[in-house]
Amino acid sequence: MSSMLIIALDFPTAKQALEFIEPLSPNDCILKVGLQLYVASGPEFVKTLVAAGYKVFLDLKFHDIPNTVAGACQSAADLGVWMINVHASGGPVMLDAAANALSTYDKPPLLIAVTVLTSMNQIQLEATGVSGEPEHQVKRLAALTANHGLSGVVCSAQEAEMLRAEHKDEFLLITPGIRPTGSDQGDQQRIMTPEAAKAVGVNYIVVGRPITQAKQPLSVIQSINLSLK
Ligand SMILES: O=C(O)c1cc(=O)[nH]c(=O)n1[C@@H]1O[C@H](COP(=O)(O)O)[C@@H](O)[C@H]1O
Repeated sequence: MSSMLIIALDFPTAKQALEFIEPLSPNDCILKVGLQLYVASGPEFVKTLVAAGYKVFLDLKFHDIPNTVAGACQSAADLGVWMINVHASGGPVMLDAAANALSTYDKPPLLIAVTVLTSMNQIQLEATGVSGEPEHQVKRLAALTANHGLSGVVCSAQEAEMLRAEHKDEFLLITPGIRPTGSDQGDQQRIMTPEAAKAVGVNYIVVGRPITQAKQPLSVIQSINLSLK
């Protein structure tokens, strides 16, 4: 089975990201390119990772009018990436536009939708006008995502058990906010360990700083991969 581990390459330059992945191989992990690295190094860097044989999750969290998101999804698909994402709160018309934009591709990337960012707690969510616990909003946005034919959602592992019970097995649960025991929580609010996330049925975990800022990243990767077996 290929790795469930997605490493967030949140580095300021392509050079630093390439140095980091130098000892790795595509069997060890999937690589996520997010806003920081993409803004710094652009599509060419993404193509380099794809050409090196990595599955790449291009995490640009599109959230715009339907026409703009559709075009952005096509530009992302043209890079040959494995997975892309949009914000589910962009609404039903935007989700349809994103899904339809990929329908002409022979091998489209997986399209998933972000529900409630794992850095949000109830107080922060209420400040945006959404009352109640984050899990209620996650549940609503996951249902919207599934009803519009996307492949899955980004949520926290704390909501995985609830979503697993409500959605088909094929509906992917991708969970950032993963913190191995003893690692810094940082700005993440809804967190879980890799072992616990696997136990509640997530498909992929996303881990950034606990690996990229570790003194010995390789041994952290190995121990996370072992705990996911
Ligand atoms: O879409 C994402 O990947 C994402 C969604 C979310 O709700 N929370 C979240 O942390 N992420 C991303 O997952 C990564 C988590 O990184 P660390 O907190 O360093 O492990 C970052 O690259 C975030 O941009």
